[in-house]
Amino acid sequence: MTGTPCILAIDQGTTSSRAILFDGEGTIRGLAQREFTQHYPEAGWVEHDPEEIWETVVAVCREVLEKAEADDLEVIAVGVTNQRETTLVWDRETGKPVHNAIVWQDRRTAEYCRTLREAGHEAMVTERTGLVLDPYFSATKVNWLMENVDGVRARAQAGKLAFGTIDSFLLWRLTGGKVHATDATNACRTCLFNIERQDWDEELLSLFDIPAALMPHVRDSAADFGNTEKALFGREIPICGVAGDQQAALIGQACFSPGMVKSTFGTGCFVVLNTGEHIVRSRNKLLTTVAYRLDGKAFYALEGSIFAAGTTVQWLRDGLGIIKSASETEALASSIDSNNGVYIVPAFAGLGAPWWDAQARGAVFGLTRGAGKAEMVRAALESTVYQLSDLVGAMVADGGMPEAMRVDGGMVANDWMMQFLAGILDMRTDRPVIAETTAFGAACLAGLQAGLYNSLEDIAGRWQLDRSFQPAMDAPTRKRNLDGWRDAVSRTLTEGRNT
Ligand SMILES: Nc1ncnc2c1ncn2[C@@H]1O[C@H](COP(=O)(O)OP(=O)(O)O)[C@@H](O)[C@H]1O
Ligand SMILES: O=P(O)(O)OC[C@H](O)CO
Repeated sequence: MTGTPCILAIDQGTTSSRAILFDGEGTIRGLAQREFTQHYPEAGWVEHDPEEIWETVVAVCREVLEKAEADDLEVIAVGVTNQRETTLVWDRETGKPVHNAIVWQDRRTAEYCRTLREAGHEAMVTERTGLVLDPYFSATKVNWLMENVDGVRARAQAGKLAFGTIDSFLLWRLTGGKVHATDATNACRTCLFNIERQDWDEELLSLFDIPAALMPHVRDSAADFGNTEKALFGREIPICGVAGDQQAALIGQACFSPGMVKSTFGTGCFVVLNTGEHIVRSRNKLLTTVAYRLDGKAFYALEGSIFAAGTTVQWLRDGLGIIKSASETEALASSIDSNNGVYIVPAFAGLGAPWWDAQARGAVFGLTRGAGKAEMVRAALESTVYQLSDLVGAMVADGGMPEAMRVDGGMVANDWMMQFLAGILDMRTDRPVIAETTAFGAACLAGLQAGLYNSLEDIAGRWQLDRSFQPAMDAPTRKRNLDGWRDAVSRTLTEGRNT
């Protein structure tokens, strides 16, 4: 007798690794999570120990697989989703990484990016990749490993090493070194992938001085990625889906038509707008990215990111100590009728799209003697909403046509903030029942390939609304709020920004 078919989704994020079991209805049947260490070897550098990542992934998978067995669930496929851009190079013989993973947040290649920009390469890079020349993406990180780790360039040229983002590394390890692959959503974040031709770009490899022998094979997001090695989980399980975490959230939110948009509010916030089969080129420094690739056909998206979203709330709690937990913010923000002119620009690590000002630093404006805890808390929550509004404004200016905003991530538990968001965007804001949209997206891809779902329509039909927030802010209030924010941002931007 076989049990209820389930998909094991592995969500390898920036701060933790999770394994979640979904049944065909999208119901969570098991969940395990392990945090791992963040390494900051120098100012602006962020690294992860790949062995610790691997150990946490294996541990969470084993935990939920045991639960599956106890509950008579049949795990038919694995889907992988991951923190994107984070860069690894490992030995093809031993599987051992040559260095810690260089995390997407790491800024060590800022100077190199500046040199490339000054040499006039940015237009070509953007044309081919849809990205900007920024340390965020993998290419300059791989170059750093070639230049700075002993023997790596020679071994890479001799075909002894493999490069990959976290998905590739996990695929390699899960299949016992049989598969060196990635999917198009991860490939397009490396800055080495031609989004029109859907392949690695030789001129980009040459620009960043990266040997082609390092590169993984690029597959569709729902595809055959090999089987997990028997020794790992006691049996082989087919790996059928892979996507970067923000694209996976777009899929988990069933944003399959052009104009559908989702925001994931975690530590940072990522907004992704489906633009369908068309590559929309941003004039406002948004990124053009692959939303998903199915049956050899790529669908595209515009993406913007906010570096500081939930992290601003964490700063109120851990930096200022004015709240004890994030959940207190809702009552405090709604205890006052307006922000009373107080604005926080949370440029703790610079400002992302559409500003791309790496040098900007955070600021608080409009303090009077009457301002207190409630104003600070409200300004912190509002700052995420205003940054999102800037991104949506840029998407509209680029010709994207967002309809309603689908939201997920830790911050969306805050009803006051979701209502404020609907008001500022003047757009309906929909929160789904499934909070784990990222992992669910990976499960959807694997489920498509494994036959648990028939089509994207089949998946879309399972998306369920928890609560819809209708815009209820009058135009003068919206204008007053946004004018105050724009004034605060303009006073925060530095002259040396990358615009
Ligand atoms: N009720 C809330 N109101 C505002 N922010 C919240 C609330 N609950 C959690 N958060 C914030 O959400 C973030 C956690 O979201 P999560 O999606 O788990 O993040 P990540 O996946 O990036 O670790 C934290 O930064 C936390 O401060
Ligand atoms: O791991 P997360 O959720 O912080 O997401 C990281 C993004 O993929 C970086 O681009």
